[in-house]
Amino acid sequence: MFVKDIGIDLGTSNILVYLEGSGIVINEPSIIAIDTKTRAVIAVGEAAKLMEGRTPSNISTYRPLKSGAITDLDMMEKLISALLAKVPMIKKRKIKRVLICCPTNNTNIEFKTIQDIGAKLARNDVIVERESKVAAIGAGLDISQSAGNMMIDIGGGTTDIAILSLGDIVSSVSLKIGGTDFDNDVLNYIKKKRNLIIGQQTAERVKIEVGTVYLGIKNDTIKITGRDIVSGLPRSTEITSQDVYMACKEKVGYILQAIKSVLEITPPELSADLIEHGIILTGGGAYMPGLRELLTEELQLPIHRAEFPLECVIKGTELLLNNAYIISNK
Ligand SMILES: Nc1ncnc2c1ncn2[C@@H]1O[C@H](COP(=O)(O)OP(=O)(O)OP(=O)(O)O)[C@@H](O)[C@H]1O
Repeated sequence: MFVKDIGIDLGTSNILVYLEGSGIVINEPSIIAIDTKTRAVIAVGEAAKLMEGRTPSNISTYRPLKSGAITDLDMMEKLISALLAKVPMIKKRKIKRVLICCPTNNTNIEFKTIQDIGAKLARNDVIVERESKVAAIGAGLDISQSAGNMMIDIGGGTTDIAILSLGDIVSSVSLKIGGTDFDNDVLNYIKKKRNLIIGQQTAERVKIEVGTVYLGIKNDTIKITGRDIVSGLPRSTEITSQDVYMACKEKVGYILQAIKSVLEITPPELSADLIEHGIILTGGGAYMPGLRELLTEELQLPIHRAEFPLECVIKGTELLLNNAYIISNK
């Protein structure tokens, strides 16, 4: 009988699945395309992302997670089922344990929703663990020691900031701000300053290709095409790194404030450890050019980026399930 453990990183932007003995078996965007009449699933993940913003009236695309929380449970369950079906080795109810990660300050209702999703997949245990702890483990931090470690996970819909020691979170904050908010800010900035409407995916491409959160670190330009607000016709324009900096400045400021607020409530002994250990950045937002420079300047602490920021959470589920750390909330 097939009985294995799986880990799921249920991210606002990407869903990753770890299968015991096989490693990462799914790494796809958290998007589903549905037939609007029959409600049948047309595409999920990468294939659904290609359809986003380009669908005829009989197809709709959904992102069932917003700011780290499940906003459409039916679509979420359909998306998970369809993604897991891509791995023939994973058979529902033949999974022994499932470990699912949630944002650090999830409400009880959000926590329970995730637990219910897990209960439909696994025969035995469903473990729901906080993302910042799992990401820290996946980034290679030894959080079991009596020493302070700080991690910042900037995902698609949330930013989780936490100080960890002796195997758990000592102080933390989870902001409902992530990469998708930066995309929206870029989109709105271009609409306002250039009278041009662009799609969500173009905005993300602009952010990734020319974006910076620290002036002077990057001076690139990208040509994009959208719809002119006035004429309604297609039009192209050039967007610079400075434009993206201006668009994202306010949200970056909120993240910075939140980091400082966590540092302010950290016990002094652990604060002292941070001078030696520094802060580790995980999540896709860790790739934002200038982030390390900005945080170094503002916090006067060493800032490190994890080797594979987008895979820290899923790697952490593997380490937790393999008993590298005690699982706390069975
Ligand atoms: N090179 C890059 N530069 C800037 N941002 C990037 C880069 N690569 C990915 N991102 C952003 O990272 C975000 C996705 O990160 P990640 O997969 O860690 O989030 P998630 O786990 O799905 O979300 P959450 O944890 O908030 O639920 C997206 O907003 C994406 O645009």
